[in-house]
Amino acid sequence: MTSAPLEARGLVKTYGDQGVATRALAGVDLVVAPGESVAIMGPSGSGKTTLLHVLAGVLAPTSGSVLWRGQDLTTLPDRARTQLRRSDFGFVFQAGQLLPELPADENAALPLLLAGTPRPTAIDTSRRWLAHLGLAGMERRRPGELSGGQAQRVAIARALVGRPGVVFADEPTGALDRHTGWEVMQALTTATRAQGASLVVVTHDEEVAHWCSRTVHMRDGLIVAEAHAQPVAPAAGVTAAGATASAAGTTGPASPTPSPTASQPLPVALPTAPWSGAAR
Ligand SMILES: Nc1ncnc2c1ncn2[C@@H]1O[C@H](COP(=O)(O)OP(=O)(O)OP(=O)(O)O)[C@@H](O)[C@H]1O
Repeated sequence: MTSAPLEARGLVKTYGDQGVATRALAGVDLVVAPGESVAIMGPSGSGKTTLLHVLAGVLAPTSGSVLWRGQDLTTLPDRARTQLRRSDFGFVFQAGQLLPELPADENAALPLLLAGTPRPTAIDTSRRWLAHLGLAGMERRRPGELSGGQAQRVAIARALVGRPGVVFADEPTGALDRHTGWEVMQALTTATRAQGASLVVVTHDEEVAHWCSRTVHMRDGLIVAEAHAQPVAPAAGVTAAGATASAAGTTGPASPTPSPTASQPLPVALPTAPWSGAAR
């Protein structure tokens, strides 16, 4: 559980040199509260992925700061920043992020193994996450033997297995159909929230953004608008799937989005939450 915000101040990022420079971020301020989920939207080229990478310490800004748990990521030495990224952040990308030669349980266990967790503990924790995300029985399948949605759930397990304070996701449903994308966002937001982690999602898709508590809109390297979701009671206008989710201890999208899974069972409904045990 995290108790401090992720705070970006005055972020500027310029790619290239003076001759052919592109200003991807033109002075971005953003505070992500503990446990908050934020969608970053905007036209192509507006700076969304650059912002995500700078917030996550993957990319250094040209100027500005990113404060996390009392440290400024932008001034940390490379090694310390890599360490902090591994211990405090989780990542979910569009696709192709799993190692093709490793089975699901080893893929999802990687952050723990890299952190030095004994292998049996790491694999056990990973398997509990996979089961929680609806993948019981698929632990030994390699990514090529999983559907796109199943592979994304392995990626979600891998992002959360180390109990991060923030999960960063870049177009996590971009390679999926609408139905599967809905299931993946439900799994991602529910599991992240249950762990008390914050979530930052880059997306072009309004339906994906609806799962988040806040949406910020970017244009030309700046945040130009933002909107907070209105929590809705699962009643008329909200789908049967949303009501089922509430009954199972999860919630539907933060605002009422028609669900393609209205008559489907929840993909995530297993009783034992992996975050209740020691992950490392
Ligand atoms: N490595 C790079 N070198 C040079 N320019 C870059 C680089 N990465 C991004 N840019 C430029 O920076 C700007 C912002 O790119 P970014 O990828 O952050 O936008 P985006 O909003 O995520 O776009 P998209 O929705 O198309 O993924 C764009 O003009 C892009 O061409």
